[in-house]
Order: sequence, then C-alpha cells, then structure tokens
Amino acid sequence: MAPSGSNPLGPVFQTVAAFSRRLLIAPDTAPDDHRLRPLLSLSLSPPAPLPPAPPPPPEVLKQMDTKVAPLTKEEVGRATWMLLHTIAAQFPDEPTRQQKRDAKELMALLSRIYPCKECADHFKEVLKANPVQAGSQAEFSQWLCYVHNVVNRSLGKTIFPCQRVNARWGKLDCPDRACDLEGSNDIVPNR
Ligand SMILES: Cc1cc2nc3c(=O)[nH]c(=O)nc-3n(C[C@H](O)[C@H](O)[C@H](O)COP(=O)(O)OP(=O)(O)OC[C@H]3O[C@@H](n4cnc5c(N)ncnc54)[C@H](O)[C@@H]3O)c2cc1C
Repeated sequence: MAPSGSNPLGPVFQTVAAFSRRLLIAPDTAPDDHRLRPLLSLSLSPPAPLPPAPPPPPEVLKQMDTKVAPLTKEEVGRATWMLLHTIAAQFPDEPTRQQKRDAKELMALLSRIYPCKECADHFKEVLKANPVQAGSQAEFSQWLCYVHNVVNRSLGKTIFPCQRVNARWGKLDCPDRACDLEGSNDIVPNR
C-alpha cells in the first residue's frame, strides 16, 4: 500500500521511466538526439527482401504450361455451344414472356457480336431460316440442337441425334436445384 499523501501510481511511473531510460527514450530527449538515431534508422530502413518463393508444385506448372490465349475458332465454338446447350437445359419448363424474349435476344446478339465474323454471318442466316423456338425447355433445347446440326452439316461434322440432347446436356448438378432460374419450373402466369 502507498503511503498516504503520495501518488498511488508512483511505482508504476517509476517502472515505466526506468524502462524508457533503458531504451534511451528519456522524456527530455530531443527527436534528433544522437542516442535515438540508431532506433530511428532502424524503423525507417526498407524492409529486408523476402526470400525467393519456392517453385510451384508440378500440377500448377502443368496448368501454367497449357495454352490459354489466343483461342482458336474451334475452342470458342466448343465453349459457346457448351454455354448455349447448358442454358437450354436449365431453361424453365414454363418460361415467362421475358425469358422467351431473352432467349431470342441472346441468339440475335450472338449473330451480331460472335467473335468470328464468318460464323456470325452464317448464324444470322441460320436464324433467319429457323426462328428461335423457346416456348418451353424441351422446345428450346430441341431447337438449339437442330440449329447446331445445321452448323455441323455446313462444316461437314457428324449430325448429333437430338433425342439424346438431354442425356448430353442435362440440368446442372446443383444440390437442391439451387441453380434453377427463379420461379423457373413452377407453373407461373406469364409476366
Ligand atoms: C453460333 C455458332 C456458329 C458457328 N459457326 C461457325 C462457322 O460458320 N464456321 C466455323 O468454322 N465454325 C463455326 N462455329 C464453331 C463450330 O460450330 C464448332 O464449335 C467448332 O468447329 C468445334 O467443333 P467440335 O467438333 O469440337 O464440336 P462442337 O460443334 O463445338 O460441339 C461441342 C459438343 O457439343 C455436342 N454436340 C454436337 N452437335 C450437337 C447438337 N446438334 N446438339 C447438341 N449437342 C451437340 C458434342 O458432344 C460436341 O462435342 C460456330 C459456333 C457457334 C457457337
């Protein structure tokens, strides 16, 4: 217990003052005091360089080796068909008017900005001869299969059997149908 009349925090202050002195930070020390310079230079010097990073593991190196760009016409085509057939597989059984419009708009946009002019021009002709049918999931995926076959035929590729389109491009593997579009497969009045 501190004697009465003296500051009860006195011992604490004394300990802090002693500690400060040991660190050469006396209360009356000017900022440019020579005793502080080693400490200041310590805090202002640039950080030590990091040690070199270890080499990436072989599986990452293999991925880095694979070509990512520029893509070929074939690669873009495969990726685009994959997206389109997946959109069709996930298309609602009972699409809203907006969803039907979106499907048509998507195809029209593709025929204008597809990143291969010759393909886009050809697809425009394909769409003119085969207007988008998107009244239901089944109708849209069958229509897409048909127009994909039109493109296949023009390129001398094998014709895909459209009765197998659901087996090839099924709905996404999402637990609890979490990937379904909002209100997608409920019977809802057209908006
Ligand atoms: C809109 C569009 C227009 C194109 N136009 C041209 C063009 O004018 N000239 C050109 O050189 N390339 C064009 N391409 C690219 C071309 O269609 C192919 O994508 C590319 O040649 C690669 O072919 P692929 O043999 O790997 O299979 P892709 O035709 O890309 O098909 C990918 C996969 O889809 C499946 N599949 C094939 N046919 C069907 C079908 N009918 N229904 C459902 N699934 C099917 C198969 O499993 C196949 O492996 C176009 C692509 C798109 C998206």
